[in-house]
Amino acid sequence: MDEVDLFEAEALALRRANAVLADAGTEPAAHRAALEELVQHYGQLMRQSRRLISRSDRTERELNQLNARLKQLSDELDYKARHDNLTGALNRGAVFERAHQILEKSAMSLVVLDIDFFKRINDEFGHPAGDAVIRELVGRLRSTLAGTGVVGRVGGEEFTILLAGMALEQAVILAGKIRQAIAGERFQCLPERAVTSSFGVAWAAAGSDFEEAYARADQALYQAKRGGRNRVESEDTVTG
Ligand SMILES: Nc1nc2c(ncn2[C@@H]2O[C@H](COP(=O)(O)OP(=O)(O)OP(=O)(O)O)[C@@H](O)[C@H]2O)c(=O)[nH]1
Repeated sequence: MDEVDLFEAEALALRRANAVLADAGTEPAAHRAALEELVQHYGQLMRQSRRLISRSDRTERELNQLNARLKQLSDELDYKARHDNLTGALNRGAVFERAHQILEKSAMSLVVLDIDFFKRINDEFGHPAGDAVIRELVGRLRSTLAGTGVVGRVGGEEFTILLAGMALEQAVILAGKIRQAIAGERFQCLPERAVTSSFGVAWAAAGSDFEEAYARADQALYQAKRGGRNRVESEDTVTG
C-alpha cells in the first residue's frame, strides 16, 4: 500500500521554491510568488503544530486523570476485598492473614467474641435492628481498645481481636472490659433489651500455628456460652 505523505503540499511548494532559486534567470515576480507560497505553507504548518501540541497536552491530562481514577478504584476494590462492609472491620480472610503476619514476628493473644442469643434480637426486632446492634457493638469494641489490637468480623455475629505481643492474663482483663462495655449500658440502637456477648481468649507463641490458637479460643468461647453467656473464659480455664 502506498504511504500517504501528510506534507505533500508543503513538499511541492518547497520543490517549486528550490527550482526558482536554482534558475538564475527567473523573474523577480516568480521569486516573489514562490516566497509567498512558502510563507503561506509555513504559517499553516505552525497553526497545525500548535493545534497538535495543545491536543496532545489535553490527552496527557486526560490520561493522568484516568490513571488517578484507576488507582483510586483499585484501592477501593482492595479495601472492599479486605473489609466487612457493615462495620468496616477486617473480614475473616484479612484477619487470618494479619494474624499470620503478626505470628511471624511476635507472640500474641487473641479474643473471640460472639453476641449472645443474637437470633432472638433478629427475630424480635428485625434484621435491620440486628445489623445496627452489630455496628454499635464494633464501635464499642473500637473505643474500648483505643487503638490496641486489630478487630475482625469473622462470622455473622462473631468477632476476633488480635493483640500482638500481649500476654494471656492481660488479654483476659481486656476482654472483661469489652464485655462490660457491651453489657454495662443499653445500646442506643436497641434500648428495649440488654445486649451481651461471650468471650474466649487464647495465646499463641511467635512462629506457632494461628489456626490451633483460634481453635483453643473458640473452645474457650464455647465454654463461656455453656457456662451461662455474658462471660469471659480463657484457654487456661477450659475444662474440656
Ligand atoms: N442482622 C443480622 N443477623 C445476622 C447476620 N449474620 C448472621 N446473623 C444472624 O445471627 C444469628 C446467629 O444465631 P445463632 O448462631 O443461632 O446464635 P445465637 O442466637 O447468637 O445464640 P448463641 O450464639 O448460642 O448465644 C442467626 O439468626 C443469623 O441469621 C448479619 O449480618 N445481620
